[in-house]
Amino acid sequence: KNKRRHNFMIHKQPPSPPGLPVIGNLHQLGDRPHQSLARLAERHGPVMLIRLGFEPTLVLSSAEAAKEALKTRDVDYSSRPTSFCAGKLMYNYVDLVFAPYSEYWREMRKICVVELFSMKRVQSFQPVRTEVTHYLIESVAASAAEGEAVDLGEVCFELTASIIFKIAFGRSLKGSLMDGKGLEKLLHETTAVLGSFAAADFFPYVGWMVDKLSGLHSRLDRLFERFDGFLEDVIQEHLNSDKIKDNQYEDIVDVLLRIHKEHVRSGANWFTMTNVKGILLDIFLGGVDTGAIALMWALAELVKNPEVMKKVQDEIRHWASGKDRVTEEDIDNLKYFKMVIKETLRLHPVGPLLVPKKTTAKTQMLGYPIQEGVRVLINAWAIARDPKVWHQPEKFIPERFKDSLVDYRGQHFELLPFGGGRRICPGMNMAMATIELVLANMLHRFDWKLPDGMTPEELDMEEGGGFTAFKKVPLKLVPVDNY
Ligand code: HEM
Repeated sequence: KNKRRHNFMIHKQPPSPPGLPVIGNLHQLGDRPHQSLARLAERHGPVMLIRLGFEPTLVLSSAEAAKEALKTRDVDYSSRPTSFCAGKLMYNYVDLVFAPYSEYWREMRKICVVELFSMKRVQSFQPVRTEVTHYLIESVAASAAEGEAVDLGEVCFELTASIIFKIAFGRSLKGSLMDGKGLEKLLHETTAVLGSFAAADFFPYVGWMVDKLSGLHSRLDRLFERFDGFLEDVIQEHLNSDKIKDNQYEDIVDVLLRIHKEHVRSGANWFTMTNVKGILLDIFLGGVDTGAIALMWALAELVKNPEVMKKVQDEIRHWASGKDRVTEEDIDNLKYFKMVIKETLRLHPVGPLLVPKKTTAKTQMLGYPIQEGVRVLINAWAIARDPKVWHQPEKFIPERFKDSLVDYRGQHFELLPFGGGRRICPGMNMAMATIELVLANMLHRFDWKLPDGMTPEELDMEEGGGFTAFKKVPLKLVPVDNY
């Protein structure tokens, strides 16, 4: 009997919410697809097969389903769907984020993991993180002296952008070709384009025409030219520079150019300047906004939950008492602070649907048969709020991680802010080093008040939509200097 039931499951399709002719379920996504898909999953279950235009798409919304995709059958779920926008911006998928699963991706990933994102490399950038954080603290202190509110979106963006510029391009953000507001607008436009649903991806033949008419092609051309021009300039500057650098670390362009040279010398010619640019663009697009968004959510949740704010500030001020700054060494002692960050990433995974995946072979998902070449979305946002796994999932309670082994490093499938499996975010350690140092210092030095008599209950926590779930209403707070 059991065998018959098993066979029945093997041949049955996953549940599919009814859609419309041609567009399928596209119209049901709305402007925050992770939330709409979570609602659909409540009705249709943790494994759904939807249709986005002509593209069958598997949506996974439980830890058990995520585990099957990211661990049990990891290889089968490791490719990326083609994306018209990513193909155009990423030099036809020669980067790491959007490269299809292949020998090529494996080689690129090895270079990135060993050379760019290793613990040793992350540590070599410590002076940059420290210097930029000091600068930020002083600029917030100036606002505190005036009693002014600061726009934390702007502050956090400038901070993460300054760090990435220094470590990746060896340049200061200020006075660079791309500066301040212009850069913020450019990066937001690009993530919006990458997160949008280009018609060409979902409607064969006519889609291309629709995108052309809608102006998407010219928008992409414009974005491509700006990024490519910038990267060309940075690379040329590094190639022409014969000055002995005053900084002790190799920046990421230095490392990539060195690898390129080694490849050419050994006769391997696949690692070209275009690959160098592809990786740099991944770091540019993946490394700036993500950290800033996470920092902003952490501060917003802390202001909304004053008792948590007090507890975490007491901890930081206890361990760093008598010091004017929190150092990276101090952070190891901050147990509750680390729980606060985990809880922030649980409620606010920056990429709520991770990066779309694609099946590489005919496979299965919790007993359902799945075709090769199916697009796969893992709803990390919904999984991290699943009431079957999390007690009072909508509440910000860092204590839930006390005596718990659950963390965000891809081994616990109920908490996946950095994804998991072989395509897990390789920039995780780099990102965490920045987030921890900056947040600890902001909480150590300042108390944070809401402006104009606003109460914590009135703080708007709505999310914006697209590739990243950012805080829609900018967070403005008044810093009070505790120095
Ligand atoms: C809070 C900060 C960050 C978050 C939440 C985040 C999240 C993610 C997620 C969810 C993925 C997709 C994983 C999957 O498909 O399973 C990813 C991939 C990636 N991330 Fe991050 N990321 C962050 C910061 C960074 C930084 C700082 C860098 C680089 C300096 C970076 C570089 C990348 C790259 C290159 C990939 C593609 C990996 C591949 O496809 O092989 N990320 N990230």
